[in-house]
Amino acid sequence: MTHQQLTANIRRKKSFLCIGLDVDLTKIPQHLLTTEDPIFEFNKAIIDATHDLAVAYKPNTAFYEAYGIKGWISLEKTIQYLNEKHPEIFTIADAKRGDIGNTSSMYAKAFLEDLAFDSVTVAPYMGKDSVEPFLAVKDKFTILLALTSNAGAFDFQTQTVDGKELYKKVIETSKTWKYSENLMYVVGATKAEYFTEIRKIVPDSFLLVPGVGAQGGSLAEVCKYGMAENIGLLINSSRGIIYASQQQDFAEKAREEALKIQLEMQQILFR
Ligand SMILES: O=C(O)c1cc(=O)[nH]c(=O)n1[C@@H]1O[C@H](COP(=O)(O)O)[C@@H](O)[C@H]1O
Repeated sequence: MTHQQLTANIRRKKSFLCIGLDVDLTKIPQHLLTTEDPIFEFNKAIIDATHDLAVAYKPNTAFYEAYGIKGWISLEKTIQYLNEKHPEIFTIADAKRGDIGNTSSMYAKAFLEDLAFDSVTVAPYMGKDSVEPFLAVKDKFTILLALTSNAGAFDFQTQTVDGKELYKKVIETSKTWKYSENLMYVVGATKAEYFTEIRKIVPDSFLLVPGVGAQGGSLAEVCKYGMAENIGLLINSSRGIIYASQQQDFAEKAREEALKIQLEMQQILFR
């Protein structure tokens, strides 16, 4: 998928919502636990109920790896289901990888080629040679952690190094890497006031913005400071949507939550 196609999907669906599939077996409805693959059944129901309201889905791989081989199979079935039923939907493997070059190449193969996600989240800390193997995969995106939504972001990311905040250095430096056109960046919704500065460095890169919903970030504030000509935003909510109800009506309630966000997005897009 290209940037242009992603923006076209956003305009068509009047939504830049990304739904996070962070499935915790202790939080899903009891009746699903007796099925052969409760995680996949849960995801399938959520996707079926919300796919017209979202342009992207983001399974966080921790929630699958935690359940061993069974979890990995559920992840595989989920991405296959999305790719077969909704090929226009942008998929993100939220794996936050990054290692020495030859190891990163294997992570890139795992998530972008074998599992066939459109993108993967990557930590920038090990630098250029740890990220370029992801960037080298054609027609895929690498979503680099720039300024994260958690409190610990202030430990390193906002610290000044040689007169500049580290998150700005990360974004600026990453622009010099080979195939940097395949980059997107993670910026937390809880840090809305930073978007103006970030847009000065990357005026039209896509930003994956987690932190609305359960973490309390404001959609309106993020859009005010972070929206670009091409929209350039994918706003993620995981728990706020998928655990709206833990009863039989969970998919219906998830749709209601997704719809609230989509309607707010529609208003912002057409005001
Ligand atoms: O890379 C991410 O997606 C991410 C980066 C970040 O800075 N903060 C953050 O919350 N996330 C992820 O986004 C999702 C947020 O989930 P909720 O807080 O339940 O909406 C989780 O999968 C987090 O791992």
